[in-house]
Amino acid sequence: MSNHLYPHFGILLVDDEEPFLRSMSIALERSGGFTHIYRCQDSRKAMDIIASEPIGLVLLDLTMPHITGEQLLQQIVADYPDVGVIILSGLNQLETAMNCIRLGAYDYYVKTTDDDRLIEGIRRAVRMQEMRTENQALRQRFLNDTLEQPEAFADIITQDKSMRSVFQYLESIAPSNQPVLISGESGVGKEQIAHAIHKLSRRSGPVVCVNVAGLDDAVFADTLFGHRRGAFTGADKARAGMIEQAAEGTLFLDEIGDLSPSSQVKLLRLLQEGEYYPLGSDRPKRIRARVVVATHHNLEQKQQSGEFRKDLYYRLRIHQVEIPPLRKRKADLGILLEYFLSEAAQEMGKSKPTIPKELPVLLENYDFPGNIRELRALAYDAMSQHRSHILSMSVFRRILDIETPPPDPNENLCPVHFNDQVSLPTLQEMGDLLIDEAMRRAQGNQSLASRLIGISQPALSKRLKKKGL
Ligand SMILES: Nc1ncnc2c1ncn2[C@@H]1O[C@H](COP(=O)(O)OP(=O)(O)OP(=O)(O)O)[C@@H](O)[C@H]1O
Repeated sequence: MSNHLYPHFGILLVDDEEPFLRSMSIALERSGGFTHIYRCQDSRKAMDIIASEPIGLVLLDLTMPHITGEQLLQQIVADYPDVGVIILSGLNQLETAMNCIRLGAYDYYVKTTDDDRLIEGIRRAVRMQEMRTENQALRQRFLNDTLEQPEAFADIITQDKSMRSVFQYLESIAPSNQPVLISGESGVGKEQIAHAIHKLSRRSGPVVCVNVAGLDDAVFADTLFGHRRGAFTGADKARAGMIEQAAEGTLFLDEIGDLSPSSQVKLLRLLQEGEYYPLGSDRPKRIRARVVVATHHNLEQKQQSGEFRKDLYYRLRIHQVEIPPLRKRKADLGILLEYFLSEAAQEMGKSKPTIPKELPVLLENYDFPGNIRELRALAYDAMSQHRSHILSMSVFRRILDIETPPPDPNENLCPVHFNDQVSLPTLQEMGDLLIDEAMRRAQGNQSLASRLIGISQPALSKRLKKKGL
Protein backbone atom coordinates (compact mmCIF):
# COMPACT_ATOMS: atom_id res chain seq x y z
CA MET A 1 0.00 0.00 0.00
CA SER A 2 1.10 3.54 -0.79
CA ASN A 3 2.49 5.60 2.09
CA HIS A 4 1.80 8.82 0.16
CA LEU A 5 -1.72 9.96 0.93
CA TYR A 6 -3.71 10.88 -2.15
CA PRO A 7 -5.41 13.25 -2.55
CA HIS A 8 -3.79 15.67 -0.14
CA PHE A 9 -7.24 16.27 1.40
CA GLY A 10 -9.37 13.48 2.86
CA ILE A 11 -12.38 11.83 1.19
CA LEU A 12 -15.09 11.10 3.75
CA LEU A 13 -17.58 8.27 3.11
CA VAL A 14 -20.80 8.63 5.07
CA ASP A 15 -23.17 5.65 4.97
CA ASP A 16 -25.01 3.66 7.63
CA GLU A 17 -24.23 0.33 5.95
CA GLU A 18 -20.83 -1.02 7.01
CA PRO A 19 -20.50 -3.48 4.04
CA PHE A 20 -21.05 -0.62 1.59
CA LEU A 21 -18.45 1.55 3.40
CA ARG A 22 -15.97 -1.29 3.18
CA SER A 23 -16.54 -2.20 -0.47
CA MET A 24 -16.55 1.46 -1.49
CA SER A 25 -13.22 2.21 0.21
CA ILE A 26 -11.67 -0.84 -1.48
CA ALA A 27 -12.97 0.31 -4.89
CA LEU A 28 -11.66 3.84 -4.26
CA GLU A 29 -8.24 2.53 -3.39
CA ARG A 30 -7.89 -0.21 -6.01
CA SER A 31 -9.57 1.41 -9.01
CA GLY A 32 -9.10 5.07 -8.18
CA GLY A 33 -5.74 5.04 -6.41
CA PHE A 34 -7.25 7.09 -3.55
CA THR A 35 -5.59 6.38 -0.22
CA HIS A 36 -6.72 9.31 1.93
CA ILE A 37 -10.10 7.95 3.02
CA TYR A 38 -12.22 8.37 6.17
CA ARG A 39 -15.34 6.34 6.93
CA CYS A 40 -18.37 7.33 9.00
CA GLN A 41 -21.27 4.99 9.73
CA ASP A 42 -23.11 7.28 12.14
CA SER A 43 -24.39 10.41 10.38
CA ARG A 44 -24.39 12.31 13.73
CA LYS A 45 -20.60 12.17 13.78
CA ALA A 46 -20.00 13.35 10.21
CA MET A 47 -19.75 17.08 11.03
CA ASP A 48 -17.24 16.41 13.83
CA ILE A 49 -15.01 14.49 11.43
CA ILE A 50 -15.18 17.33 8.88
CA ALA A 51 -14.24 19.77 11.66
CA SER A 52 -11.28 17.78 12.91
CA GLU A 53 -9.83 16.21 9.75
CA PRO A 54 -8.66 17.81 6.48
CA ILE A 55 -11.73 16.68 4.54
CA GLY A 56 -12.10 18.07 1.00
CA LEU A 57 -14.74 15.77 -0.47
CA VAL A 58 -17.71 13.91 1.05
CA LEU A 59 -19.43 10.90 -0.54
CA LEU A 60 -22.83 10.96 1.10
CA ASP A 61 -25.66 8.44 1.37
CA LEU A 62 -29.18 9.89 1.52
CA THR A 63 -31.26 7.43 3.50
CA MET A 64 -29.71 7.20 6.98
CA PRO A 65 -31.10 7.09 10.53
CA HIS A 66 -30.69 10.14 12.85
CA ILE A 67 -29.63 12.77 10.30
CA THR A 68 -30.60 12.28 6.67
CA GLY A 69 -28.20 12.85 3.82
CA GLU A 70 -30.15 15.90 2.63
CA GLN A 71 -29.90 17.50 6.07
CA LEU A 72 -26.19 16.80 6.24
CA LEU A 73 -25.71 18.17 2.75
CA GLN A 74 -27.29 21.47 3.80
CA GLN A 75 -25.11 21.69 6.92
CA ILE A 76 -21.92 20.97 4.98
CA VAL A 77 -22.74 23.52 2.28
CA ALA A 78 -23.52 26.15 4.95
CA ASP A 79 -20.55 25.53 7.28
CA TYR A 80 -17.90 24.26 4.84
CA PRO A 81 -18.63 25.73 1.41
CA ASP A 82 -15.18 24.66 0.18
CA VAL A 83 -15.89 20.98 0.81
CA GLY A 84 -17.35 19.19 -2.23
CA VAL A 85 -20.23 16.72 -1.81
CA ILE A 86 -21.17 13.83 -4.08
CA ILE A 87 -24.40 11.98 -3.32
CA LEU A 88 -24.25 8.18 -3.52
CA SER A 89 -27.80 7.04 -3.07
CA GLY A 90 -29.85 3.88 -3.42
CA LEU A 91 -32.66 6.06 -4.78
CA ASN A 92 -32.88 6.43 -8.52
CA GLN A 93 -35.19 9.45 -8.45
CA LEU A 94 -34.68 12.38 -10.74
CA GLU A 95 -36.48 14.79 -8.44
CA THR A 96 -34.30 13.90 -5.43
CA ALA A 97 -31.18 14.19 -7.57
CA MET A 98 -32.25 17.62 -8.86
CA ASN A 99 -32.97 18.77 -5.32
CA CYS A 100 -29.54 17.67 -4.07
CA ILE A 101 -27.78 19.47 -6.91
CA ARG A 102 -29.88 22.56 -6.17
CA LEU A 103 -28.83 22.35 -2.50
CA GLY A 104 -25.16 22.39 -3.59
CA ALA A 105 -24.11 18.77 -4.24
CA TYR A 106 -21.43 18.45 -6.87
CA ASP A 107 -22.86 15.28 -8.42
CA TYR A 108 -25.40 12.48 -7.83
CA TYR A 109 -24.86 8.76 -8.42
CA VAL A 110 -27.08 5.75 -7.83
CA LYS A 111 -25.26 3.03 -5.88
CA THR A 112 -25.76 0.58 -8.73
CA THR A 113 -23.75 2.81 -11.12
CA ASP A 114 -20.87 0.80 -12.55
CA ASP A 115 -17.59 1.30 -10.70
CA ASP A 116 -15.68 2.82 -13.63
CA ARG A 117 -18.18 5.61 -14.17
CA LEU A 118 -18.38 6.32 -10.45
CA ILE A 119 -14.59 6.42 -10.04
CA GLU A 120 -14.27 8.71 -13.06
CA GLY A 121 -16.84 11.06 -11.49
CA ILE A 122 -14.95 11.04 -8.18
CA ARG A 123 -11.67 11.73 -10.03
CA ARG A 124 -13.30 14.76 -11.66
CA ALA A 125 -14.51 16.02 -8.28
CA VAL A 126 -11.05 15.48 -6.72
CA ARG A 127 -9.49 17.41 -9.60
CA MET A 128 -11.94 20.30 -9.05
CA GLN A 129 -11.09 20.37 -5.36
CA GLU A 130 -7.38 20.30 -6.14
CA MET A 131 -7.77 23.20 -8.54
CA ARG A 132 -9.66 25.14 -5.91
CA THR A 133 -6.92 24.70 -3.31
CA GLU A 134 -4.19 25.37 -5.88
CA ASN A 135 -5.85 28.63 -6.87
CA GLN A 136 -6.15 29.70 -3.25
CA ALA A 137 -2.52 28.81 -2.54
CA LEU A 138 -1.29 30.57 -5.66
CA ARG A 139 -3.27 33.73 -4.94
CA GLN A 140 -1.88 33.77 -1.40
CA ARG A 141 1.72 33.38 -2.57
CA PHE A 142 1.39 36.05 -5.24
CA LEU A 143 -0.27 38.50 -2.88
CA ASN A 144 2.32 38.02 -0.15
CA ASP A 145 5.15 37.41 -2.62
CA THR A 146 6.28 34.48 -0.51
CA LEU A 147 7.91 31.10 -0.97
CA GLU A 148 7.17 28.48 1.64
CA GLN A 149 9.95 26.07 0.79
CA PRO A 150 12.80 28.16 -0.70
CA GLU A 151 15.20 25.31 0.12
CA ALA A 152 13.62 23.23 -2.68
CA PHE A 153 15.04 25.76 -5.17
CA ALA A 154 18.46 26.12 -3.54
CA ASP A 155 20.30 24.70 -6.58
CA ILE A 156 18.58 27.02 -9.02
CA ILE A 157 20.55 30.24 -9.16
CA THR A 158 18.27 33.09 -10.17
CA GLN A 159 17.06 36.53 -9.22
CA ASP A 160 14.67 36.81 -12.13
CA LYS A 161 11.08 37.77 -11.33
CA SER A 162 9.50 35.37 -13.80
CA MET A 163 11.44 32.50 -12.26
CA ARG A 164 10.10 33.50 -8.85
CA SER A 165 6.56 33.29 -10.25
CA VAL A 166 7.41 29.83 -11.61
CA PHE A 167 8.54 28.80 -8.09
CA GLN A 168 5.35 30.16 -6.52
CA TYR A 169 3.25 28.25 -9.03
CA LEU A 170 5.20 25.05 -8.40
CA GLU A 171 4.67 25.38 -4.65
CA SER A 172 0.94 25.76 -5.13
CA ILE A 173 0.68 22.53 -7.18
CA ALA A 174 3.12 20.56 -5.00
CA PRO A 175 0.52 18.41 -3.19
CA SER A 176 -1.19 17.30 -6.40
CA ASN A 177 -0.69 13.88 -7.96
CA GLN A 178 -1.36 15.15 -11.47
CA PRO A 179 1.44 15.28 -14.07
CA VAL A 180 3.49 18.43 -14.61
CA LEU A 181 4.65 19.57 -18.05
CA ILE A 182 7.87 21.62 -18.10
CA SER A 183 8.63 23.35 -21.37
CA GLY A 184 11.44 25.63 -22.43
CA GLU A 185 14.44 25.72 -24.73
CA SER A 186 17.29 23.31 -24.36
CA GLY A 187 19.58 24.10 -21.45
CA VAL A 188 17.23 26.41 -19.51
CA GLY A 189 17.23 24.10 -16.49
CA LYS A 190 14.14 21.92 -16.99
CA GLU A 191 15.69 18.93 -15.28
CA GLN A 192 16.58 21.08 -12.29
CA ILE A 193 12.95 22.20 -12.11
CA ALA A 194 11.84 18.55 -12.16
CA HIS A 195 14.06 17.90 -9.13
CA ALA A 196 12.61 20.93 -7.35
CA ILE A 197 9.07 19.65 -8.02
CA HIS A 198 10.08 16.35 -6.45
CA LYS A 199 11.53 18.04 -3.35
CA LEU A 200 8.41 20.15 -2.95
CA SER A 201 6.17 17.08 -3.10
CA ARG A 202 7.97 15.67 -0.03
CA ARG A 203 7.66 12.18 -1.48
CA SER A 204 9.84 9.60 0.19
CA GLY A 205 10.89 7.77 -3.02
CA PRO A 206 13.55 8.73 -5.58
CA VAL A 207 13.44 10.80 -8.79
CA VAL A 208 13.93 8.45 -11.72
CA CYS A 209 14.85 10.16 -15.01
CA VAL A 210 14.22 8.62 -18.41
CA ASN A 211 15.08 10.32 -21.69
CA VAL A 212 12.40 8.99 -24.02
CA ALA A 213 13.73 10.55 -27.25
CA GLY A 214 14.58 7.88 -29.79
CA LEU A 215 13.22 4.95 -27.72
CA ASP A 216 11.27 2.63 -29.96
CA ASP A 217 7.92 1.49 -28.64
CA ALA A 218 9.03 -1.92 -27.34
CA VAL A 219 12.03 -0.42 -25.50
CA PHE A 220 9.82 2.35 -24.11
CA ALA A 221 7.33 -0.21 -22.73
CA ASP A 222 10.07 -2.41 -21.30
CA THR A 223 11.93 0.54 -19.76
CA LEU A 224 8.85 1.94 -18.08
CA PHE A 225 6.76 -1.14 -17.30
CA GLY A 226 9.46 -3.79 -16.84
CA HIS A 227 8.82 -7.45 -17.66
CA ARG A 228 8.18 -10.84 -16.17
CA ARG A 229 10.59 -13.68 -16.57
CA GLY A 230 10.11 -15.32 -19.97
CA ALA A 231 8.12 -12.36 -21.35
CA PHE A 232 10.27 -12.46 -24.49
CA THR A 233 13.29 -14.35 -25.81
CA GLY A 234 16.21 -13.42 -23.62
CA ALA A 235 14.09 -12.26 -20.65
CA ASP A 236 15.62 -14.82 -18.31
CA LYS A 237 14.91 -12.70 -15.23
CA ALA A 238 12.00 -10.52 -14.20
CA ARG A 239 12.91 -6.84 -14.23
CA ALA A 240 11.14 -3.94 -12.52
CA GLY A 241 10.44 -0.98 -14.80
CA MET A 242 11.27 2.65 -14.07
CA ILE A 243 7.72 3.22 -12.82
CA GLU A 244 8.32 0.64 -10.11
CA GLN A 245 11.74 2.12 -9.30
CA ALA A 246 10.15 5.54 -8.88
CA ALA A 247 7.54 4.23 -6.39
CA GLU A 248 6.60 6.92 -3.84
CA GLY A 249 8.78 9.30 -5.81
CA THR A 250 8.81 11.03 -9.18
CA LEU A 251 9.14 9.63 -12.68
CA PHE A 252 10.74 12.29 -14.91
CA LEU A 253 10.25 11.71 -18.64
CA ASP A 254 12.52 14.05 -20.59
CA GLU A 255 12.10 14.94 -24.30
CA ILE A 256 8.44 13.92 -24.23
CA GLY A 257 7.81 15.81 -27.49
CA ASP A 258 9.86 13.14 -29.30
CA LEU A 259 7.78 10.21 -28.06
CA SER A 260 6.64 7.85 -30.84
CA PRO A 261 2.88 7.72 -31.60
CA SER A 262 2.45 4.19 -30.23
CA SER A 263 4.29 5.08 -27.01
CA GLN A 264 2.06 8.15 -26.68
CA VAL A 265 -0.94 5.78 -26.52
CA LYS A 266 0.74 3.77 -23.76
CA LEU A 267 1.58 6.86 -21.74
CA LEU A 268 -1.97 8.17 -22.12
CA ARG A 269 -3.42 4.91 -20.85
CA LEU A 270 -1.02 4.94 -17.91
CA LEU A 271 -2.07 8.46 -16.92
CA GLN A 272 -5.77 7.82 -17.46
CA GLU A 273 -6.08 4.49 -15.69
CA GLY A 274 -3.20 4.90 -13.23
CA GLU A 275 -2.35 1.28 -14.07
CA TYR A 276 0.07 -0.61 -16.30
CA TYR A 277 0.97 -4.17 -17.24
CA PRO A 278 4.59 -5.34 -17.02
CA LEU A 279 5.41 -7.17 -20.27
CA GLY A 280 4.20 -10.76 -20.12
CA SER A 281 1.92 -10.11 -17.16
CA ASP A 282 -1.87 -10.09 -17.15
CA ARG A 283 -2.07 -8.53 -13.69
CA PRO A 284 -2.16 -4.75 -13.68
CA LYS A 285 0.04 -2.73 -11.32
CA ARG A 286 -0.85 0.67 -9.94
CA ILE A 287 1.54 3.55 -10.56
CA ARG A 288 2.78 5.01 -7.28
CA ALA A 289 4.94 7.76 -8.74
CA ARG A 290 4.14 11.28 -9.81
CA VAL A 291 4.86 11.86 -13.48
CA VAL A 292 6.78 14.98 -14.55
CA VAL A 293 7.57 15.48 -18.24
CA ALA A 294 9.72 17.99 -20.12
CA THR A 295 10.20 19.09 -23.70
CA HIS A 296 11.98 21.79 -25.68
CA HIS A 297 9.32 21.48 -28.39
CA ASN A 298 6.20 23.57 -28.61
CA LEU A 299 3.68 20.82 -27.78
CA GLU A 300 0.72 23.04 -28.63
CA GLN A 301 2.05 23.30 -32.20
CA LYS A 302 2.94 19.61 -32.36
CA GLN A 303 -0.56 18.76 -31.25
CA GLN A 304 -2.08 21.02 -33.90
CA SER A 305 0.03 19.48 -36.64
CA GLY A 306 -1.01 15.99 -35.51
CA GLU A 307 2.47 14.90 -34.37
CA PHE A 308 1.43 14.75 -30.73
CA ARG A 309 -1.84 13.29 -29.45
CA LYS A 310 -4.32 15.94 -28.44
CA ASP A 311 -5.78 13.86 -25.57
CA LEU A 312 -2.29 13.21 -24.15
CA TYR A 313 -1.38 16.88 -24.49
CA TYR A 314 -4.49 17.90 -22.54
CA ARG A 315 -3.69 15.34 -19.82
CA LEU A 316 -0.11 16.57 -19.51
CA ARG A 317 -0.80 20.26 -19.47
CA ILE A 318 -3.07 20.17 -16.40
CA HIS A 319 -0.05 21.70 -14.69
CA GLN A 320 2.32 23.46 -17.04
CA VAL A 321 5.35 25.71 -16.56
CA GLU A 322 7.37 27.48 -19.22
CA ILE A 323 10.97 28.21 -18.23
CA PRO A 324 12.14 31.42 -19.91
CA PRO A 325 15.35 31.36 -21.99
CA LEU A 326 18.48 32.98 -20.58
CA ARG A 327 18.29 35.91 -23.03
CA LYS A 328 15.03 36.91 -21.32
CA ARG A 329 16.59 36.60 -17.87
CA LYS A 330 19.31 39.22 -18.23
CA ALA A 331 19.33 39.81 -14.49
CA ASP A 332 20.57 36.24 -14.05
CA LEU A 333 23.61 36.53 -16.33
CA GLY A 334 25.92 38.12 -13.77
CA ILE A 335 25.09 35.86 -10.83
CA LEU A 336 25.17 32.72 -12.95
CA LEU A 337 28.56 33.69 -14.37
CA GLU A 338 29.92 34.32 -10.87
CA TYR A 339 28.44 31.03 -9.68
CA PHE A 340 29.87 28.91 -12.51
CA LEU A 341 33.30 30.61 -12.32
CA SER A 342 33.49 29.89 -8.57
CA GLU A 343 32.33 26.31 -9.13
CA ALA A 344 34.90 25.77 -11.89
CA ALA A 345 37.67 27.48 -9.88
CA GLN A 346 36.99 25.22 -6.95
CA GLU A 347 36.91 22.09 -9.09
CA MET A 348 40.16 23.05 -10.83
CA GLY A 349 41.88 24.15 -7.64
CA LYS A 350 42.38 27.70 -8.93
CA SER A 351 41.52 30.97 -7.26
CA LYS A 352 38.46 32.78 -8.54
CA PRO A 353 39.42 35.44 -11.08
CA THR A 354 38.34 39.06 -11.30
CA ILE A 355 35.70 39.50 -13.99
CA PRO A 356 36.64 42.16 -16.56
CA LYS A 357 34.20 45.05 -16.67
CA GLU A 358 33.32 44.57 -20.32
CA LEU A 359 32.35 40.90 -19.91
CA PRO A 360 28.79 41.34 -18.56
CA VAL A 361 28.09 43.82 -21.35
CA LEU A 362 29.38 41.38 -23.95
CA LEU A 363 27.17 38.63 -22.56
CA GLU A 364 24.09 40.83 -22.49
CA ASN A 365 24.40 41.26 -26.22
CA TYR A 366 24.55 37.57 -26.91
CA ASP A 367 21.48 35.37 -27.49
CA PHE A 368 22.67 32.17 -25.75
CA PRO A 369 20.95 29.58 -27.95
CA GLY A 370 22.28 26.89 -25.60
CA ASN A 371 21.05 28.87 -22.57
CA ILE A 372 22.48 28.18 -19.12
CA ARG A 373 24.26 25.02 -20.22
CA GLU A 374 26.17 27.15 -22.75
CA LEU A 375 27.06 29.81 -20.19
CA ARG A 376 28.30 27.11 -17.84
CA ALA A 377 30.46 25.56 -20.56
CA LEU A 378 31.92 28.99 -21.40
CA ALA A 379 32.74 29.67 -17.76
CA TYR A 380 34.47 26.29 -17.42
CA ASP A 381 36.34 26.82 -20.68
CA ALA A 382 37.51 30.25 -19.56
CA MET A 383 38.59 28.91 -16.16
CA SER A 384 40.57 26.09 -17.73
CA GLN A 385 42.56 28.67 -19.69
CA HIS A 386 42.77 31.12 -16.83
CA ARG A 387 46.26 31.87 -15.51
CA SER A 388 46.56 35.33 -14.00
CA HIS A 389 44.49 37.70 -11.89
CA ILE A 390 41.90 38.98 -14.41
CA LEU A 391 39.84 36.51 -16.41
CA SER A 392 40.80 36.45 -20.08
CA MET A 393 38.12 37.63 -22.48
CA SER A 394 39.32 35.46 -25.35
CA VAL A 395 36.90 32.56 -24.78
CA PHE A 396 33.95 34.91 -24.55
CA ARG A 397 34.98 37.03 -27.53
CA ARG A 398 34.89 33.91 -29.65
CA ILE A 399 31.16 33.50 -29.13
CA LEU A 400 30.33 36.81 -30.71
CA ASP A 401 32.60 36.18 -33.66
CA ILE A 402 31.63 32.57 -34.27
CA GLU A 403 28.06 32.29 -33.12
CA THR A 404 26.54 35.36 -34.74
CA PRO A 405 25.34 33.87 -38.05
CA PRO A 406 26.18 35.90 -41.15
CA PRO A 407 23.09 37.60 -42.56
CA ASP A 408 21.22 35.38 -45.02
CA PRO A 409 21.17 37.25 -48.35
CA ASN A 410 17.95 35.43 -49.35
CA GLU A 411 16.11 36.53 -46.27
CA ASN A 412 14.49 39.92 -46.44
CA LEU A 413 15.10 40.81 -42.81
CA CYS A 414 15.38 44.53 -42.25
CA PRO A 415 15.96 45.39 -38.59
CA VAL A 416 15.13 49.06 -39.22
CA HIS A 417 11.83 50.31 -40.56
CA PHE A 418 11.64 53.45 -42.66
CA ASN A 419 8.65 55.71 -42.77
CA ASP A 420 7.48 56.27 -46.38
CA GLN A 421 6.27 59.76 -45.49
CA VAL A 422 9.67 60.99 -44.29
CA SER A 423 12.76 61.49 -46.46
CA LEU A 424 15.59 59.00 -45.96
CA PRO A 425 18.58 59.88 -43.76
CA THR A 426 21.93 60.28 -45.51
CA LEU A 427 24.50 57.50 -45.30
CA GLN A 428 26.53 59.66 -42.92
CA GLU A 429 23.50 60.23 -40.63
CA MET A 430 22.62 56.54 -40.73
CA GLY A 431 26.18 55.61 -39.77
CA ASP A 432 26.06 58.01 -36.82
CA LEU A 433 22.75 56.55 -35.64
CA LEU A 434 24.17 53.05 -35.83
CA ILE A 435 27.23 54.04 -33.83
CA ASP A 436 25.09 55.74 -31.16
CA GLU A 437 22.95 52.62 -30.82
CA ALA A 438 25.96 50.28 -30.66
CA MET A 439 27.62 52.46 -28.00
CA ARG A 440 24.38 52.48 -26.02
CA ARG A 441 24.04 48.69 -26.16
CA ALA A 442 27.70 48.20 -25.31
CA GLN A 443 27.37 50.66 -22.41
CA GLY A 444 30.17 52.79 -23.80
CA ASN A 445 32.57 49.92 -24.38
CA GLN A 446 34.19 50.69 -27.75
CA SER A 447 35.70 47.28 -28.31
CA LEU A 448 32.32 45.60 -27.92
CA ALA A 449 30.41 48.29 -29.85
CA SER A 450 32.76 47.85 -32.80
CA ARG A 451 32.02 44.11 -32.84
CA LEU A 452 28.29 44.73 -32.77
CA ILE A 453 28.42 46.71 -36.01
CA GLY A 454 31.24 44.81 -37.68
CA ILE A 455 34.02 47.42 -37.84
CA SER A 456 37.41 47.53 -36.16
CA GLN A 457 37.84 49.27 -32.84
CA PRO A 458 40.31 51.89 -34.25
CA ALA A 459 37.79 52.64 -37.05
CA LEU A 460 35.05 53.17 -34.48
CA SER A 461 37.32 55.31 -32.33
CA LYS A 462 38.14 57.49 -35.35
CA ARG A 463 34.46 58.00 -36.17
CA LEU A 464 33.67 58.85 -32.56
CA LYS A 465 36.46 61.43 -32.52
CA LYS A 466 35.05 62.89 -35.72
CA LYS A 467 31.66 63.13 -34.04
CA GLY A 468 33.38 64.96 -31.22
CA LEU A 469 32.82 62.21 -28.62
N1 LIG B 1 19.39 28.43 -12.59
C1 LIG B 1 20.42 27.58 -12.64
N2 LIG B 1 21.36 27.62 -11.68
C2 LIG B 1 22.43 26.80 -11.73
N3 LIG B 1 22.64 25.89 -12.69
C3 LIG B 1 21.73 25.81 -13.69
C4 LIG B 1 20.56 26.63 -13.70
N4 LIG B 1 19.84 26.30 -14.77
C5 LIG B 1 20.50 25.33 -15.41
N5 LIG B 1 21.64 25.03 -14.77
C6 LIG B 1 22.65 24.06 -15.20
O1 LIG B 1 22.66 24.08 -16.62
C7 LIG B 1 22.75 22.78 -17.17
C8 LIG B 1 21.53 22.48 -18.02
O2 LIG B 1 20.39 22.34 -17.19
P1 LIG B 1 19.28 21.21 -17.45
O3 LIG B 1 19.91 19.92 -17.85
O4 LIG B 1 18.38 21.19 -16.26
O5 LIG B 1 18.57 21.87 -18.73
P2 LIG B 1 17.38 21.29 -19.60
O6 LIG B 1 16.46 22.43 -19.87
O7 LIG B 1 16.80 20.07 -18.95
O8 LIG B 1 18.11 20.88 -20.96
P3 LIG B 1 17.64 19.85 -22.10
O9 LIG B 1 16.39 20.39 -22.73
O10 LIG B 1 18.78 19.86 -23.07
O11 LIG B 1 17.44 18.53 -21.44
C9 LIG B 1 22.91 21.84 -15.97
O12 LIG B 1 24.29 21.67 -15.75
C10 LIG B 1 22.29 22.63 -14.83
O13 LIG B 1 22.84 22.24 -13.61
